[in-house]
Amino acid sequence: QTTKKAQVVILATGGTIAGAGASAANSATYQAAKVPVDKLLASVPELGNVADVRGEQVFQIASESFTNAHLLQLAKRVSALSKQKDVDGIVITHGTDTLEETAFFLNLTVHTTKPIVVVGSMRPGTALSADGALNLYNAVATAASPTAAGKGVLVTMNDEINSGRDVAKSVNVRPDAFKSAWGDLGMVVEGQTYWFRAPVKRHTVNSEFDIDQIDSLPQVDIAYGYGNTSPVAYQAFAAAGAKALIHAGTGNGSVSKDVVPALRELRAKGVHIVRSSRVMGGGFVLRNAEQPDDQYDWVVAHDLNPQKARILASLALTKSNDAKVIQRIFMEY
Ligand SMILES: NC(=O)C[C@H](N)C(=O)O
Repeated sequence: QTTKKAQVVILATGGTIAGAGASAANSATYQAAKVPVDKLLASVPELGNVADVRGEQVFQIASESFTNAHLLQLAKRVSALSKQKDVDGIVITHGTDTLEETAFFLNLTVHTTKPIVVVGSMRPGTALSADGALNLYNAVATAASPTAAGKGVLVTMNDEINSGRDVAKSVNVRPDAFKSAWGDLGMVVEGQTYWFRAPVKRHTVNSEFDIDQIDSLPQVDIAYGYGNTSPVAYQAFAAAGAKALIHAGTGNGSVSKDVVPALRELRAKGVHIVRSSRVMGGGFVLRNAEQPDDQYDWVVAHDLNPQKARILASLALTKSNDAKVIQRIFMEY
């Protein structure tokens, strides 16, 4: 009796997982996005033990240079592949700097229950103790596993399986860089998945956002809260056309008294204000705590970090310009 291996497509976008350094001692100084997808796959022949894999080079960039256009193009490709009968799972290799934004975007916009796994590495393949090969192997094993179906977009790094919604790059340089405030979903060890939780927020097939219907994203920008802050960045972003501003606020998304009047003025002109928190490891911003959101018609990002709040605000604006609807979306996804 032969059991057919899962068919997994690897979409390569660049990043350190495709990086190369001058010597094996260069774990932190190297060039990202150098190695093409065919070479990447050939360097891990063990992939063939867990799936039939084929690769596609979508981009070859460092992830800090991702734009909304890249997000749209990648998500449309993932969506098209997910509809193919000869595709059981999809892996996206990605730089780690904005990996959490892309994973969240795919989680919100691709309507499939097939496993989608985003993966990167913290060290280039040329470095001593490079983490990319094992991360890729684990990603393919997870994408090939029926146990990963219906759990939303996943991120496998450092043997851990995290939800693309929750996970954030929380340290740099070290391979244990990716953490979720609400915990890992599971582990992937020697090609075997082990699950401990499942996401409860709306995603993929239960999302009101569908990448097949979205061709552009409204401009949303992020301004940072800090001591001695001023309204300059918020006003400049709005003048340049931002439809919503994410306030990466101190603590509970608090806003300096020197900034509040400018944000109220911008809201009166139609720009949405979304309060998030700059704290590491899990913000939790509540409506009307610190600022009277009901009175000002502002939105809170709840537990989403500023960069994830940008992604969701942008998608929300494709549906509605009503702050109450945008707030409903922030509580559901
Ligand atoms: N570790 C990495 O992948 C970092 C790199 N700058 C990137 O995001 O493309």
